Amino acid sequence: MMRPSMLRSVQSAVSRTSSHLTRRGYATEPVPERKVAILGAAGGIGQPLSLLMKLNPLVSTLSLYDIAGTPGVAADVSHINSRSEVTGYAGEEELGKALEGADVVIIPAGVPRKPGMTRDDLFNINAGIVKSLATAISKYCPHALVNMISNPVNSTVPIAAEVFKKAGTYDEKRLFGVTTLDVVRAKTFYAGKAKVPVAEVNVPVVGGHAGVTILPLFSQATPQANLDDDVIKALTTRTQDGGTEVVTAKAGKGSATLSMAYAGAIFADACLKGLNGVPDVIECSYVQSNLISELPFFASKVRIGKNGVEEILGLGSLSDFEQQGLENLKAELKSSIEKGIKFASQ
Ligand SMILES: NC(=O)C1=CN([C@@H]2O[C@H](COP(=O)(O)OP(=O)(O)OC[C@H]3O[C@@H](n4cnc5c(N)ncnc54)[C@H](O)[C@@H]3O)[C@@H](O)[C@H]2O)C=CC1
Ligand SMILES: O=C([O-])CC(=O)C(=O)O
Repeated sequence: MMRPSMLRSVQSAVSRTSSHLTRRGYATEPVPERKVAILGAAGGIGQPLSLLMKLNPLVSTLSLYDIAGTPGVAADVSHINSRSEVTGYAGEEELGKALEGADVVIIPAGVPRKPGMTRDDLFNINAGIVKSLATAISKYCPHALVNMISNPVNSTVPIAAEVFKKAGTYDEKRLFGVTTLDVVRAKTFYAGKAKVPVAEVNVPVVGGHAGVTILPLFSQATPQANLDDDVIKALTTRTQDGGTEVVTAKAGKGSATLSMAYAGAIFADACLKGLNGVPDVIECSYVQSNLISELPFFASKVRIGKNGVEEILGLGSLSDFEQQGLENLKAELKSSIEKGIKFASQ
């Protein structure tokens, strides 16, 4: 059995993982009731993400939805002696109940890649899944903060935006593409090369979430290190190909699930903190943005507050290499955005 002291240390490990997280909002202040729904909760990401959200003391109700298998996951996770009440919902007829009253909805529903596929190859299946889930969100919890994990994120976020617009519920501040795994990878890879403690590392990652559209800004990484240009180039490529590295290593058994669950838990925790009024909650996310005029959606640092995105932070100064990377990503990102909008408008 997990002793209370051990549970506390797992919880504090979750809370320590992001630099803005402090002890505020945990023990010393009244913690508001918050319902978090996970759609795709029985999947490879969904299960460990359900576990991590069960460990998050900011959650009072944890709603686990999937087309099948969620009663078992919910029964299992519900035995953990942490704050939230857990309920599993299976099948479309239970989706409304799963979503009603949700403050944050996390979506890791849909198929993952196999070796040789791009994220865009998932579009044909996942676009329809995201469209139907977004339709239900607009009906049952239109004010929730939506954390989109399902790939291709560059297109699924625009799809959800279009669905919400059609339903008359769109609030651009409440829709987030989860790109936290790119930041997690960039931090890990940078710490290894720069020989600095990984817990102290910060690296913004901007653009989108596929191949060259993932643009880590190592020139802004802290703690600073004087890495050679070829090392920066290799770090950039490894971050851009991080998903493929895992897909290849899993050899047909899916893509990143455990590191993604960790990243998804960090991002959802940031949303809960923002909703609860914790100041200076800043994460990178793919959101509706006017930073780059021809790209209506773009990932950058955003400040998250009581209404969702409170501020989109500027890109800061880019190295020549990063400036070139920014130019190189525009065409692909633009076409992925347009593909999503076109699909949802039909
Ligand atoms: N944003 C990111 O950084 C990352 C995104 N992903 C993406 O996350 C998605 C999920 O990946 P995995 O968990 O590995 O896949 P998985 O196949 O293990 O799990 C997906 C789950 O979604 C469920 N599902 C399918 N249709 C559904 C529907 N209509 N409603 C609710 N649930 C439904 C399935 O039953 C399954 O349990 C994939 O699209 C993958 O590409 C994966 C890693 C990182
Ligand atoms: O690569 C994939 O297909 C899954 C993903 O988005 C990632 O791991 O970054």
